[in-house]
Amino acid sequence: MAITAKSATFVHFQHNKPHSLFRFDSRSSVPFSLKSSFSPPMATFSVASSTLGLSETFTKLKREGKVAFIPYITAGDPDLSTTAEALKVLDSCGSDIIELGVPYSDPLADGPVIQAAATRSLARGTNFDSILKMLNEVVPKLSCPIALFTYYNPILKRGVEEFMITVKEVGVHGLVVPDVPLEETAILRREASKHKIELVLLTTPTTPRERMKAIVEVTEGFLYLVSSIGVTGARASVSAKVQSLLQEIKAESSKPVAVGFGISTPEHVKQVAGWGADGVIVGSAMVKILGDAKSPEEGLKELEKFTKSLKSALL
Ligand SMILES: O=P(O)(O)OC[C@@H](O)[C@@H](O)c1c[nH]c2ccccc12
Repeated sequence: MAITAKSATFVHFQHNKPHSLFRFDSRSSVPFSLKSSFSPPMATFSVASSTLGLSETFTKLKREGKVAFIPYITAGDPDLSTTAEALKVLDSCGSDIIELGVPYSDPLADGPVIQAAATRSLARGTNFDSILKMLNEVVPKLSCPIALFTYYNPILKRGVEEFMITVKEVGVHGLVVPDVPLEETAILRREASKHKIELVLLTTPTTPRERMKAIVEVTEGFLYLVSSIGVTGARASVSAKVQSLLQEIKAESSKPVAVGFGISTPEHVKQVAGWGADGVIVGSAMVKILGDAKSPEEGLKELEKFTKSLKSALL
């Protein structure tokens, strides 16, 4: 595999310095051909979706005393038609929000499972336009909102305003950009709010309190609390520090907080919900199922079973 975990060496978060959430070692050795390609828009798309947005979804769930179940999958792995079916499966199994990852050639906040998924997807020729085309067809069939997940560079390459207009047109509600430094979110936030896209920001276990407060202040939709430092990937357990972090954040803001990183079993889901999270995010464990399956059909069947097992931990 072109990228190794070694090349994604995160260092702990830069305290009080204008840095991305993660500082990356840029020695990734991705062959140029796998660089994600963002070509100019090929087609215009229909109207946005009629589902609730991210914050509306959390408001509704809070009224019902429920916690949001938020899966993540990588678009185009194993292929976009399977992604379209997977979105429908995740939606029908009771997902409250779905994070859809735009494959990128330098996913340095990702562990080997999601890195491999991005590499496979890019190798199949997935690009931003083909993802948009798929979403344009699928979003109207979903009852839960989509939060697009992308690194900062693809947005910059496309142009921030153009990016926001296009994702809104296909009915995307939210956007998660893990490597945008807080100091550089102004333009993203301006364009996102102009086009009614909820820009979700992230904090981590080592984000200084003042910085956490500033991030919570401006995040839209929800706050993404990264449960542990390092890269994405299923872990044997979820750090107990999450409980106190949730309390700290909730002392500062009433905005919903969803927790991600490492969550991969019904026990993890129940535990994080029990600690007071408003949402639970599961990515690598979902991506692994689709990536390991012998066929798309088998992957979708396993995904349905796994999703139901995690969702049942919240009922
Ligand atoms: O894969 P995990 O450990 O279940 O964590 C969720 C994560 O996959 C998803 O939210 C995500 C995918 N890529 C990321 C990069 C940074 C932060 C979060 C993410």
